[in-house]
Amino acid sequence: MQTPLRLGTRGSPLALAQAGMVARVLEQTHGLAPDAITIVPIRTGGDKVQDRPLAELGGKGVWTKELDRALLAGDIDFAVHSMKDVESVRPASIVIAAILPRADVRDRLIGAAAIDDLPRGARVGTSSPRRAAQLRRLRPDLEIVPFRGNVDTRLARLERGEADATLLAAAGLDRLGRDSVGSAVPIGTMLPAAAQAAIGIEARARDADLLAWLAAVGDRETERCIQAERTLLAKLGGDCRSPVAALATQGKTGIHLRAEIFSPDGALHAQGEALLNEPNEAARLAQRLFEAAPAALRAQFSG
Ligand SMILES: NCc1[nH]cc(CCC(=O)O)c1CC(=O)O
Repeated sequence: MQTPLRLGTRGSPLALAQAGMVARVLEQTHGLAPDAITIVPIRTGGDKVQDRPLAELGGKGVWTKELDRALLAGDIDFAVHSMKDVESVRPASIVIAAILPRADVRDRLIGAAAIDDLPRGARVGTSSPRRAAQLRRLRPDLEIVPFRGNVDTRLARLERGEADATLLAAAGLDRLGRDSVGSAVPIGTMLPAAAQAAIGIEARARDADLLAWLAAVGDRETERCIQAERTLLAKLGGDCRSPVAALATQGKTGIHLRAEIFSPDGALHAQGEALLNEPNEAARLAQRLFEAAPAALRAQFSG
């Protein structure tokens, strides 16, 4: 591969930490010199506007559009993403070349040892429709406070007393060296977002040699599980802002996929699980959930 290769990433501390992880594993895997990969931070719509709900930023791609544009313009050679922020349907000209081994998929509660320990009426800061719905279902007494911003911003807002607690992905906290911050919420209590804790590398579909070179750092089991979760989300017509939770885990007899669909007020409208031979079979579970969900929810998904 001709170096230096330009790695595109968002500029948040977490995104830069993840970009560094990818650069290091590529250098180690391919025996590259430390300066073989240049990290190129690119501000996205979601970075530019931190004080309004993402829904107000309009369409999808608030975390990817500018990176896609740089990739297709040839300004970068590949892009690193948190896969849970990547829309479930991507342009045909861009493909996922590799996904690194998945980290801890759980959410972590900061501000109390467990959700049950939160005082009655406690304020919990989150702008994630999934987390908000799950919290409302578990504890209808809680007050959900919109809490946008990157990880450090949200921790600072909690410090300032803008909420009593918040939820953050364990994977993000750990990658920022905050391994001891917060208490992990059991999967049985809160199923994570589709593709949570997975770092993906995307490149141009036409760059076959680079795609093969990048694929060397992919983890096959993670890739199959993320593909199953993204297939489910795509079939539902959902994205990172949908109140949908999903987790696929590879077992001996296949991929075990679990999914839950909420309404914003916390009602659990549909839940289900399936054992898949291949990731794309996740579409069948999505269809089952879709059919089980009340008409009101059908309006929410284009599935
Ligand atoms: N845009 C939010 C976002 N995107 C990816 C992560 C965490 C890292 C991951 O899930 O891989 C986070 C922070 C959070 O949810 O706490």
